[in-house]
Amino acid sequence: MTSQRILIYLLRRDLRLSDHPIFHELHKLSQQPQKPFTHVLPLYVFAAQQVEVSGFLCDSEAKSPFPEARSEVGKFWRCGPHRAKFLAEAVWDLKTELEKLGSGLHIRVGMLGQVVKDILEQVKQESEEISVAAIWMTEEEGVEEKREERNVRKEAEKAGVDFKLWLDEKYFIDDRDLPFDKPTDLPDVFTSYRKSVEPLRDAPRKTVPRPSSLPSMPPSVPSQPLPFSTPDTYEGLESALMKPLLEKPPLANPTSFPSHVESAHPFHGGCTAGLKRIQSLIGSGAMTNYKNTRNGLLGTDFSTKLSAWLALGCITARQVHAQLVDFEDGRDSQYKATEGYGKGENKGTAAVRFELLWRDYMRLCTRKFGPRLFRLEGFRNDCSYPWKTPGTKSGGPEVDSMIERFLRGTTGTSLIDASQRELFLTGYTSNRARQNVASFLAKHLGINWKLGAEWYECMLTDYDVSSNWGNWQYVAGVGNDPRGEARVFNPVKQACDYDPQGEYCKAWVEELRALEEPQEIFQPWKVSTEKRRKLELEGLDMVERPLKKIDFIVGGRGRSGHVGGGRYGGSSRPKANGGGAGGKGRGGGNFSARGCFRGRGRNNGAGRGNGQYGRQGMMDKAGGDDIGIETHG
Ligand SMILES: Cc1cc2nc3c(=O)[nH]c(=O)nc-3n(C[C@H](O)[C@H](O)[C@H](O)COP(=O)(O)OP(=O)(O)OC[C@H]3O[C@@H](n4cnc5c(N)ncnc54)[C@H](O)[C@@H]3O)c2cc1C
Repeated sequence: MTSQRILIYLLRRDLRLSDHPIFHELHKLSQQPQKPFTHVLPLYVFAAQQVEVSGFLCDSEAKSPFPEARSEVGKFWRCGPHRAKFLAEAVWDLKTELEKLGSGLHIRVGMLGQVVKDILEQVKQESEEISVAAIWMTEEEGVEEKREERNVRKEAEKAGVDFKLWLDEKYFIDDRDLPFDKPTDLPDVFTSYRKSVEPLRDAPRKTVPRPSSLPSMPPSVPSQPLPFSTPDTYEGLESALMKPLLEKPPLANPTSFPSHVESAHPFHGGCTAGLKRIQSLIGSGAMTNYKNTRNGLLGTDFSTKLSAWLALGCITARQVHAQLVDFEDGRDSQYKATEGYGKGENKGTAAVRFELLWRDYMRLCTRKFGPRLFRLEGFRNDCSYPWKTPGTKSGGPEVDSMIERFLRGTTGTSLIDASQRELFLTGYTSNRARQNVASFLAKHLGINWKLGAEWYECMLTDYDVSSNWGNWQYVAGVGNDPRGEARVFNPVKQACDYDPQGEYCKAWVEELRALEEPQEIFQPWKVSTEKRRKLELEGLDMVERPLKKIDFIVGGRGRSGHVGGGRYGGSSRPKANGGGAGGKGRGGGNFSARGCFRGRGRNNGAGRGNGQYGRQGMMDKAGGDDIGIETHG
């Protein structure tokens, strides 16, 4: 009989302590007289196919055994600087919280299956007194994620170690309460799904309590094998993740951070900050007002900004729900002074639940459609779109230039440019802006929507595989939008409706600040020659060579009240009208509003087309072999 029986708990996007079924169970087990495990090794792996790990190499001469973690079409980093930092913060926050409970967190880099294999071998070699008794992890959706699960299970089984895959409980409605048995029974229209689970306020399960103590880590933990080493300080971790992204920035010579504007997402990763954010949103009345403000564009509180914490599992949807219920039922006196306290569900809190259900739905679509999430023809299996794809016959220099300007935010459609710059500089842009950007790329420019999804994957702090790819499909017309091709956003009309004074556009596109007329702010190519000269706008691509002159007469009507996008004109199969030469760069690389990752971007070409590896091979998210493809009815 061995004296140490270790449980390895492999953390993924479940980086929290509260409302965590596994930590809850581990606490309960540790209270029993007969303990199945003597020690628990919480393990977090920076997965090499999704996060670039070459910054963890222990000497500068060493070469990473992994291809660069880049996307398939655009060759973008798969995890850009904003999310890398937020992730580092979340991992470190959890490590600190675990240490307070007598546990800890072991950090590694590599492919999950291989890391588990290494640890099993290292433990075996250490002493006969020590054995790994079980490996636990939480299940996720997504082709790569499923492959990881299979690989870990395989290694566990080979070593004769118990393997358990836990349900992912960070969603609004628990999988055990879904009103259908098979993933394929999920309705193809969100509204039908919603109706099948209403009333939403009654739908979530109760949260599970935060553990008050946890079993300790094994006395000796095997170290990360060469050629990598993992840092033992937060600063070391952040710098290892950032190193390759700084050396090859996602855009060469991007625009610099504009003056007098603040990030809408200045938040830190981790369950501590996430839980505080929920409380502050309820206490400030932002949740109560959410329905009226959610289409905003500027500021931290027009929407919840909970997405990044939810994506990494720093918080759960049912924690958000539970705190809302306490507020609505008047059970938490910290919210006593807040409008709506004790008055039941209000329009704002109901709307937050509605959005959280969208998130659930997107995940269930991934479960239903598997690899189709990443296919150009989408859930609808619609092959009719003549997408322009760089590096193919449908591409060419004109398409390359359009893409370059789309990424930089110099298209000449100001709502798009503002959003793209905001995204690049802060890692966030609002839902309203995202819808317009996706529609612009896919429907106005006719460019392969996957390129946009990949860019979002790189740049978003809140990137989530299902929410991102599902929403891109939806807006591109190949996903679960019943209106499909008919839904085209007119970004000029949308700017009039949601940014009537042009404040958002002017905040992020500094060049426009001297303009006053909405018509000119939203369509700078309409500025007269004389004014261009006077305001030094001459030579700017966005003014002189708009990628697309979108029809809309700005009548200064302000918001029309027509919410939700729709047929605002514009063709769904537009011809691009050509891109000019490279934008008038304003220089300076600067990825964050929070003072991190500043400095001039070096033009050493990490942009589109420069990466050597795509999602093919080890990164084949879209490989059809993994999950049975169901027929989309
Ligand atoms: C093209 C495109 C790409 C997107 N990519 C992502 C992504 O990678 N990750 C992500 O979390 N969301 C994504 N969304 C959905 C949505 O834009 C963000 O969830 C939202 O803007 C995040 O800000 P918030 O937390 O303030 O949202 P709120 O408006 O406060 O909404 C509350 C929560 O509901 C969920 N939610 C809201 N809208 C959606 C939606 N349409 N789909 C799924 N969940 C939703 C989010 O978890 C969000 O935090 C995308 C939307 C589009 C149109």
